[in-house]
Amino acid sequence: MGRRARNKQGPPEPLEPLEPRSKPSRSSSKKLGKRKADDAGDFENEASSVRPKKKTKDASGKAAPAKLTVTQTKKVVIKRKPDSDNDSADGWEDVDDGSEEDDDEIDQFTETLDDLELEEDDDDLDAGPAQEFDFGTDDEDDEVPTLPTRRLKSKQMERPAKIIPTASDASSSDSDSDDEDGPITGANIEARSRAMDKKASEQAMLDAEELQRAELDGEEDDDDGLAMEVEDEDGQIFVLPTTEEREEEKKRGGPDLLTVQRRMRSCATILGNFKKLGKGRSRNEYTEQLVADICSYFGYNEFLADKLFQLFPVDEAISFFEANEVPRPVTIRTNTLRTRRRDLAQVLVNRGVTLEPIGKWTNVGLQVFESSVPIGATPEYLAGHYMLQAASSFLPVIALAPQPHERVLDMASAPGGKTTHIAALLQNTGVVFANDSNKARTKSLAANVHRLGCKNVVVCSYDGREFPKVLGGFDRVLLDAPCSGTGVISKDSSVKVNKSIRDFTLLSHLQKQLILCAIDSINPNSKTGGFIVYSTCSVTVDENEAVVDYALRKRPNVKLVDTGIGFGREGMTSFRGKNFDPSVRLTRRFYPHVHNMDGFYVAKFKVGKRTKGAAAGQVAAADGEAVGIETLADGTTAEVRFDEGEDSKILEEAKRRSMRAKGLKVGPKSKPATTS
Ligand SMILES: C[S@@+](CC[C@H](N)C(=O)[O-])C[C@H]1O[C@@H](n2cnc3c(N)ncnc32)[C@H](O)[C@@H]1O
Repeated sequence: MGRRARNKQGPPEPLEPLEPRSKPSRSSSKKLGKRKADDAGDFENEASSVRPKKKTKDASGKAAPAKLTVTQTKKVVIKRKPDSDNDSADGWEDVDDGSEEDDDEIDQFTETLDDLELEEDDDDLDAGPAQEFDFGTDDEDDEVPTLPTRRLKSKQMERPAKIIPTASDASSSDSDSDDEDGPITGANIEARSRAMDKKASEQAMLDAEELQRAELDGEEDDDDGLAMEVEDEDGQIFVLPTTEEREEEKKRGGPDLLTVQRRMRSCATILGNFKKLGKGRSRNEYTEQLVADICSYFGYNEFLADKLFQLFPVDEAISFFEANEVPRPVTIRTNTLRTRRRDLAQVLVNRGVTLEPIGKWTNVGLQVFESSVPIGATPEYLAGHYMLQAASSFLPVIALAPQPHERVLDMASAPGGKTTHIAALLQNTGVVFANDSNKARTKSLAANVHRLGCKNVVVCSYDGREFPKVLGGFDRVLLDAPCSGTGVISKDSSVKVNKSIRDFTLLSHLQKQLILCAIDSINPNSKTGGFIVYSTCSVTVDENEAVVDYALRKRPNVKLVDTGIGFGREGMTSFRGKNFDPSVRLTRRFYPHVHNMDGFYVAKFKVGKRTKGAAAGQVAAADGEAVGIETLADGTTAEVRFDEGEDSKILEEAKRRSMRAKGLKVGPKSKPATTS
């Protein structure tokens, strides 16, 4: 921290997973050689491009909040420890659990989905180069001295792992040191990438050793009763304001930005090493202050800031909030029904577009660095040679891996980024039912289907919860679920303030209903498939792992399988006192601050034959039907039933809305059934 935003922006980061912050990133440390039109021919095998050096303002012309680097800038004074602190060492367990309800209690749900703002993943990104803030250089006057020998780092903090996107990265060792100081070219980029990966892993080992040493030192310090205090930039010992002082501060119109910055840094440093630095005040008090400051600094409502904060160790949480202030790179997906990536790249390079392949994990993606033409209006775009599509949007389709001639359902598909990708992987064979409950949105879906030349797509508009009653027997189902959009805050900052606890309750309920319907729409006897992929562009656990875990419990005939994506963080198997099925670790999380792509979640299930009580061919989601046996916490067993009875109010409301959307007359609401 200590760096002011200068409102100047550098080039976008590459979509290779990001380096941990203390290491030079591949993109920032290396300048790639300029790509010439005539060498685009070998595009599939080599990558070279210019990263634009131009510094521009962001779209709004406003400065993003300055970068907070919490691990390196605190001055620490060693002092005799006055009192032993009451709080335990770092750990999620200490954070107040608040009033979060148990999501499994889907039965008690009473609200409607009427006014819920869902994240509608538009895929149509703004054209033009992506931009990123440069947070200044070391000569800033508010820089504070670096901690000389020891990192103030929470034990919770797991370094964002260096992710190796393909096996070839890990296995081949040829010419790793190839041409290390020369320019990166298409010919040497793979070797250079491997060399950098090797360096990164060596660095990670050194860091781990250093951390271990620091922890050992810490234990020794404990023995001699020493405690540390955190000093402010001006040499003042940081003291957490009292509730009264905070109230006073609020009355005066809130603290200035610099005070908030400094306080965030101090609180994060203390929380990162609470045992030594948390003096006299509880962990909760520091957390409360930090979350309040995150709200005012980054502009979140308190509920969401707290919810997102809980997902990460303290200093990683700040990296996440910072990453949400930076636009993600502009990416396009080659439509292989119309062209090849190398041909598309060549044509676009000829038009003045600077681009390179996204990464080894996709053979159809291109990252656009700079363009002298609007990327959403080139003749190639209009002719359907590519889709403007966020890199994270490729992931669920990669996981789905549809095979030619299959019958696929895309349950929530508008505007069709993933549908058209599926159609291309099917090579225009088989059939994709592209469904979306929002009829208006199916127009852009149909337009994209036509533009991209997909001949195997049927567009329909049902509430996803009507499947498989309307149609079933699919080889694969993609449920790219409606969600809160906490992974795409950099695209839609309104999420920061317009989400409440009610939204998350409604959404996770809807997601749980949809996932059961998606599972029940699969033909368990499919010879080639029998898979469903569940994805969201949200990072919250209640929209992701909790939904997947619910599906595992309610549908004993499904199991999680590897997504096949090859990178991404493991799904969480426990969170704030809730334990999920251990297989949930097979699911994958993607983060803006780690992978430089939108926050995203992907889970893949294999659907087996239905158990007794939910025989094949039956509509497994019928009201009150037993679909399996569940072991309860007390060891007893109970029949698992679909909760349609409980959900009738929601289903009725959804049907009424869908009728209204179709221009049909809607009768009066039915009265709730009375119990005698
Ligand atoms: C994340 S977006 C889908 C993006 C799309 N898969 C793509 O790649 O372009 C979620 C979609 O779910 C739709 N939706 C919301 N509720 C639904 C429901 N009950 N059934 C089916 N679709 C629904 C929304 O209209 C929205 O288009």
